Amino acid sequence: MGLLPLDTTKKMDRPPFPAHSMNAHPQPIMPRKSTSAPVMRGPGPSSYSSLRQSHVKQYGMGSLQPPPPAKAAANKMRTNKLNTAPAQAQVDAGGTTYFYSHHQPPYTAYVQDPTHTARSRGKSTSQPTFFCSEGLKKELIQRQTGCQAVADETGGPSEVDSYHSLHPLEPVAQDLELRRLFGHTSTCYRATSSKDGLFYCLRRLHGVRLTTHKSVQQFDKWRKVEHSSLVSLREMFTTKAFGDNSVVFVYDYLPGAETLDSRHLQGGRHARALPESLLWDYIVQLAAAVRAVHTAGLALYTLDSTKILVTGSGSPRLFMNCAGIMDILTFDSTSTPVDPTLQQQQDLVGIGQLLVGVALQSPTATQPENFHQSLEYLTSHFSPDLHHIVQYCLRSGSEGPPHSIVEVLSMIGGRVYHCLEQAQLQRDWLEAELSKELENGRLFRLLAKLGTITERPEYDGDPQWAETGDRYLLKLFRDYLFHQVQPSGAPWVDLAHIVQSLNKLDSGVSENILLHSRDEQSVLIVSYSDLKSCIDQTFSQLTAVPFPDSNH
Ligand SMILES: Nc1ncnc2c1ncn2[C@@H]1O[C@H](COP(=O)(O)OP(=O)(O)OP(=O)(O)O)[C@@H](O)[C@H]1O
Repeated sequence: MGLLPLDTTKKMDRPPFPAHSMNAHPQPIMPRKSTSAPVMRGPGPSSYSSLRQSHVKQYGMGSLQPPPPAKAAANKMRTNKLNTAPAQAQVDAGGTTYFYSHHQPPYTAYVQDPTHTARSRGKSTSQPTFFCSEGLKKELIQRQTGCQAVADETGGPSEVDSYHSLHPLEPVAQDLELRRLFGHTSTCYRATSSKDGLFYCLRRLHGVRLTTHKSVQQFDKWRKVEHSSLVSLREMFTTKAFGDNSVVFVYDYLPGAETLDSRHLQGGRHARALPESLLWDYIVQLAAAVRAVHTAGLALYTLDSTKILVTGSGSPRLFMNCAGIMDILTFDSTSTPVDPTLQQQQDLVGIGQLLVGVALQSPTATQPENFHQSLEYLTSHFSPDLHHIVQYCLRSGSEGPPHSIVEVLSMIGGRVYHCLEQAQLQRDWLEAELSKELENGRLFRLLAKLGTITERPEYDGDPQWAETGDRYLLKLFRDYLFHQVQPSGAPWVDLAHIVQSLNKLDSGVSENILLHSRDEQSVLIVSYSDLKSCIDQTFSQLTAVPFPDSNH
């Protein structure tokens, strides 16, 4: 037959041929078997609509049997679309006819990355693809699997207060003495709320009893503090569900979060100091969260690398964890409340020490015997600005008037704008990546519809349903999509062809393609617009069937 499906050469320059397409060197799509000249044969096993005949006539490629009486309105619509078909060029080469459109039709919703986004990611990553980046995908999948993980052994009840499906976030067998928080043993669980179905992190403090109402007042203050770099405290309750008197603090659950300690200080794998740009990213987030807490007249107490969570790798996000616990416990057990200004000075000292440890990526850097040497290292390997901030924080509470986080923020100065710019670029990039997956979702729905129609064993008692009428056409289209072969008979697999064809189908463009049965007894020229009508109508037919009434 030797006739090529229309518009099959690589004209889809938006996006160009995908880097990870299955076929790196695209060749023209061939029919399943090549024959000498374009011919059109009879209708084969199905009866086709008159529309398809009108297409054949239009292209002067033979005639079909008279069609069955068909939907006049649909025919009209389709014929109109044919009239507006883009101009086509036709080239014969070695017995094969190639058709080209002169214009790039607006059928594809794919757009390139915005220029500023593509350029800011550098040349190596600027190759356009149909799908979002592998790194991002991996990160998101890791977070999802973290949410789906189910523990064999929970080490506790399956339900506590209004939370169920408890899953421990640390090994159950771990020595409880290693899990000390403010002098109490603590255990973390991911749990699902029965009220809203969302995941939360339950932090249980073993063997603690709250004795006065003062703690509730303090909890109310903490509940109101919201910041993008703070893990929000949502609820607090006492329970005997664990077999003792425990207090449970309920925080937002951050999928895939790890502690700053495990990322930068543990494992002995960090031989070198942290890149300064990353350290500034951390400082800006840290200082902003501390400012929100101090402005509310509270103090964090928890500026420790094990109580700060990190998510993401490209532009890591930092979250202050366990906020409020110490404050609430202290308020409950002392008669005279602690002055928050004093504690806020301690928070600043905590920031100074934290920065030294994280900058050197060493758990021993802040030990008293190493601290002087660590500071010297910081001075010689990092900028004076950074050194200045660390010194300012470390001297808090020890000299002159109280130091303040607002002063730290003013020292950070222009670096805040740099971080803001990075965050905006990251946001633009994520939007560009998301828009690719948006397209994939659209195509997935189309494929799902196609899959429910083709090869259906029977419909309404008719075993031939999938093999006749519009369904037969869709079956041929399915072969056109997925089962192309080279002249040698070898599979011709090209993701670009599949994506391009599906996009045209989804938009119902007036462009024509040639479909034929596997035995080549049926050959049809049909437009994507026709195919779209076929798939829409057939799918509506399938979904219109009512579910059986469960009462009967
Ligand atoms: N809100 C949260 N969302 C998601 N994961 C969390 C949350 N809070 C803690 N985790 C995870 O739970 C685990 C235990 O947290 P925890 O604060 O006890 O850290 P830790 O390193 O075990 O500290 P410590 O040494 O004091 O016990 C960590 O892996 C942490 O990433």
